[in-house]
Amino acid sequence: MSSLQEPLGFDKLPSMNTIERIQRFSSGACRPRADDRGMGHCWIEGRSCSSSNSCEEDYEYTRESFPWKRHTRDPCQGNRRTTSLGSKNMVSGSSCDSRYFPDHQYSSKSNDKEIQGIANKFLKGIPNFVKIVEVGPRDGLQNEKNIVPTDVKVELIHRLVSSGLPVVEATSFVSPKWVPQLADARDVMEAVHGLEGSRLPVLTPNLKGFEAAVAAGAKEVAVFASASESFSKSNINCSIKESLARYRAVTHAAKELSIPVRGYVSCVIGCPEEGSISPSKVAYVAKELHDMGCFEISLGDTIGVGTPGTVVAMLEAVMAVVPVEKLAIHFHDTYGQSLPNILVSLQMGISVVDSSVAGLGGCPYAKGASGNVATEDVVFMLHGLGVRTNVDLVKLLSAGDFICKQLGRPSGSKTAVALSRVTADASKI
Ligand SMILES: CC(C)(COP(=O)([O-])OP(=O)([O-])OC[C@H]1O[C@@H](n2cnc3c(N)ncnc32)[C@H](O)[C@@H]1OP(=O)([O-])[O-])[C@@H](O)C(=O)NCCC(=O)NCCSC(=O)C[C@@](C)(O)CC(=O)[O-]
Repeated sequence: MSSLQEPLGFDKLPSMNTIERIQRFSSGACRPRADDRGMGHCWIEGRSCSSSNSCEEDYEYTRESFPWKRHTRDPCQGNRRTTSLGSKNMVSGSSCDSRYFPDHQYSSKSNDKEIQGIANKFLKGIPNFVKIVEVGPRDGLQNEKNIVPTDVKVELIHRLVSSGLPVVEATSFVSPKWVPQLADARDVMEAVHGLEGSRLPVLTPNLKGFEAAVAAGAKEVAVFASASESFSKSNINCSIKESLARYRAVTHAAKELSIPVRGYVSCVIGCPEEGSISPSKVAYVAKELHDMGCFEISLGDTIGVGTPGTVVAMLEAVMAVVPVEKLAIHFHDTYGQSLPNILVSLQMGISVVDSSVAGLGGCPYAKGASGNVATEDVVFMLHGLGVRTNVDLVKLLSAGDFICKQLGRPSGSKTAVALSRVTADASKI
């Protein structure tokens, strides 16, 4: 097994506290380090921070962007050393390094270019900044059987906001007969609407819900249509056409009050009753929502059956009728496909990703669907790619830990589980 294939076991990790560990393995990956500044150029095409409004600090794609490659065993030296990809101070001069790229010598400048070429090929198009829309308090909790106390929901929202998430979907103003868990929408909204730092949209299925949301202090709402007739019926008790008429009334009323409306399309890949959904149906509903004034359209793989293959086809169809900068993606992780689906969506130019802390969630009207992709896992991947999110992973983990303890279940986030094991392991050292 080469050192690149060799997993970095917990037993090999140096002792460090959780924060140091997280900074080393994830969020720190985004920060330029003093000794990396000499690079002088951003070698991922299209990633120059100076040309991007969304990048607040200079960022260069450095070895820190590949945290798992930082420590490799050097067969020549017989001990661990640090390698650096793409940096001028890259380890050089050893023919042993050719193991990384068997056909070439590692020491020459041409190898620098070669690595740049590889990175350009695979990471081209990925944005500098991704807006994460946290849906845990709404999508995450709506399917919980036991009623979560209102103060727990409020505390969760506080914690998520303080982690730096730019958007935290707070609750739904839907019929309490349909979703009893969110019957306290008004109380939740009244408790959090003054919170600063994040936008706090709420779901509204009709004018009644919209008016109640505004009365409770909501400053942003979301409407939710479906690309599947059957799911529309079972989820909101009307046809797609009827739902679009309702949402036109909501967007019209919202416009009068200057309230932004987000639009969801659910079942963008498959429906629990109809099976595969054609990309053209998704494109149709997305365009309708866009045309009625929704500022952003979130494409929901409600039952999590999408793979990069089907996601690309669906996005191509939607991107032909709605500008890519207006699109968001929303994956449930039923088949464990969310992260590759997100990656391929980013490569296609999407820069808004929905996710749920601790992977909570599931739709009451989509049997068998699991929770959304975990926010912690999305943040870990994005920071590993050098994509900024503004999210403090330590605080996010703490929010996930809080809600999992309240619900009495383990986290659905692999990152949270892995880092908690590492921490427990480190404490024994
Ligand atoms: C749309 C309705 C209301 C139609 O439900 P309905 O039964 O057809 O509505 P209705 O107009 O006949 O009214 C029935 C009762 O509900 C009340 N009602 C009516 N509207 C409201 C309201 N806004 N808030 C509170 N109460 C309301 C209304 O006042 C009446 O009360 P009653 O007279 O019997 O006492 C119902 O089907 C509903 O609430 N559905 C929501 C279901 C839901 O929230 N599903 C989960 C959403 S997740 C999702 O869609 C996917 C997404 C977004 O996450 C993306 C993805 O994952 O892919």
